[in-house]
Amino acid sequence: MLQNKKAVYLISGFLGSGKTSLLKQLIQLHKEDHLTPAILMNEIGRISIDSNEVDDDLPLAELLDGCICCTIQDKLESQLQELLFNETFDSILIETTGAAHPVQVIDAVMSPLFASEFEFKGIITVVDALQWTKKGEYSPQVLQLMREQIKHASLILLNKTDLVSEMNQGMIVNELQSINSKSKLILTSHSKISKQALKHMMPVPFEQVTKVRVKEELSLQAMVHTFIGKINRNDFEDWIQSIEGTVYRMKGYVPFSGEKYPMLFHYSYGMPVFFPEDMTMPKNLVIIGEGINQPKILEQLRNLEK
Ligand SMILES: Nc1nc2c(ncn2[C@@H]2O[C@H](COP(=O)(O)OP(=O)(O)OP(=O)(O)O)[C@@H](O)[C@H]2O)c(=O)[nH]1
Repeated sequence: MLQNKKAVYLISGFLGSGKTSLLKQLIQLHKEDHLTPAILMNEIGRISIDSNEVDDDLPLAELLDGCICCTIQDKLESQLQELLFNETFDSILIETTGAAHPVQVIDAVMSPLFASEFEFKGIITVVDALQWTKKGEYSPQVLQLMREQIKHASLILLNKTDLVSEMNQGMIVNELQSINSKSKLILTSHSKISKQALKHMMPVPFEQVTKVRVKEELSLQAMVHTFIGKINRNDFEDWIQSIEGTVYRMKGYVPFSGEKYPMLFHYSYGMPVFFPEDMTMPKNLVIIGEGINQPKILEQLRNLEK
């Protein structure tokens, strides 16, 4: 079950920064290694993508009419599931619209339905160097989104370096590193990266404890727990209240005593919600948060199963 996990790369970055250019590069790098990537594109208002950009022979799913965010997370989940059922591929390259918040996309990718199928490699954020020099013209909301995209990256591409002076490049690098000092940062033109650059994105095991980024001190964490035994619902609800740190999101299927099938469980903004299921679902619970003690949470959940 552990082998043949599909690597998932998420391409983020503001509108026009060079994400599609990067997607093409990544496809090329995969092909050189005789690997088949599946492509998941999410475009606002684009009916279909140029066939030159993604070859016809690659598995492709498109999410049109909106951005990958809370409103269409379910759709993204079903697209991923469809790809898994119907296509043969080695990895998934997800290009989000420039208006997507990366955490919400991770949230959809970290579905308990396929937690054991994927290895989330991380977010590659493309920053348009010229755009960055003019960032004073953007609204605070757009600036905030750009900062979020940079903050959560495992790899940052400072792209379009051909359009700004070396002095400006140096200044931008400093600014980006002050937002995210842990990520590897490379300067690119037309999003050209090497295989080597990808290797700096540390693989993230997805079956037990998953971190969206690698080091302990990095803020955003995601983990998966797989239930073996049944648990008491009151105990579980008490446990939710007791979790240390900030939990942004939990979702999964929880096997409660007295219930025939695991219940669908969603938690966001402090609100737990349960939905009965009428069939057996994978008993995975995904937790995404900041400053959470993952080994402790796993131990607590395991104890609840006794
Ligand atoms: N001069 C220059 N142009 C670039 C570079 N990278 C991309 N471009 C151009 O910038 C435009 C946008 O590039 P894309 O790769 O489509 O960017 P994107 O982020 O996918 O764009 P959206 O899908 O609209 O968000 C295209 O016309 C590219 O040819 C670069 O490094 N230098």
